[in-house]
Amino acid sequence: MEPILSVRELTKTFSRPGQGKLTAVNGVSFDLRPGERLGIIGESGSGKTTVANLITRLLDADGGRILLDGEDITSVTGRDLRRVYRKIQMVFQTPAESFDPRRTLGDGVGESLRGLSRREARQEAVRLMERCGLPGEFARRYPHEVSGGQCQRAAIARALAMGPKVLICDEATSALDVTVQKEILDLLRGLEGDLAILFICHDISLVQQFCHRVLVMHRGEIVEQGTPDEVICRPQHAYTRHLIDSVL
Ligand SMILES: Nc1ncnc2c1ncn2[C@@H]1O[C@H](COP(=O)(O)OP(=O)(O)OP(=O)(O)O)[C@@H](O)[C@H]1O
Repeated sequence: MEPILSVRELTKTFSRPGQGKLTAVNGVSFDLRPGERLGIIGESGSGKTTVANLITRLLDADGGRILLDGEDITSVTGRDLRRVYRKIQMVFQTPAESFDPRRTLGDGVGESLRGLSRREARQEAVRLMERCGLPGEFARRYPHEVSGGQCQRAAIARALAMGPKVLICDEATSALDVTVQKEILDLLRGLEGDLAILFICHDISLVQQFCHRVLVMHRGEIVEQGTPDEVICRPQHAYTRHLIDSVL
């Protein structure tokens, strides 16, 4: 199957006042296939979030290429970028911050739906929220009136509103307690269709349970990749062994 997302030799260097330059992402290449759940692990500062921000064009790459569904999106901006966001969506660690506190969750979930009347958008938001395991009446609640896990479900519903092909979850379960983490992973696992998920997570056991394949990042580079069994149970690279030993 053709990859839905291909990243080739991606590079990003930051200039830090008084500290010189830092190459946060250095020659990163990987493919993500439809329906695949690909994990990225690595210690804090290894470059995981920078990779996500480059793919979603929140940051400009210094080098390399990003192909989404066959289209080179490495430098897209403006209207083209809005089109890209129909195919690629992100879910973050703290969902409450990404909702407007003065608007209901239903309004937040429905805000990106185009070509629908207000009533239709509200009905669609309710449908999406129910699909993500929330009672429809939650559409009338405000972000501060729901738990962290419920807010994350609403954030996933909002991401799904665009009918994306790729979902990037950056520490999307990290702020949740263990039971709720499992529920959110079950929700993501149960999403029908060919949605591909890039799952950035510092919790190696969650990655092992959830992902089909894992990339290990160290100082901006991918040092190892394979199935969770290969990478987590039989790590080849000394850094991966160190990373896994440090959490077990
Ligand atoms: N805008 C920026 N300006 C300067 N340096 C940055 C910037 N964004 C990230 N960095 C640096 O780039 C490196 C990689 O950061 P990044 O957030 O990608 O790591 P990470 O693996 O996601 O870490 P964490 O797990 O803590 O989120 C870090 O050293 C970070 O300090």
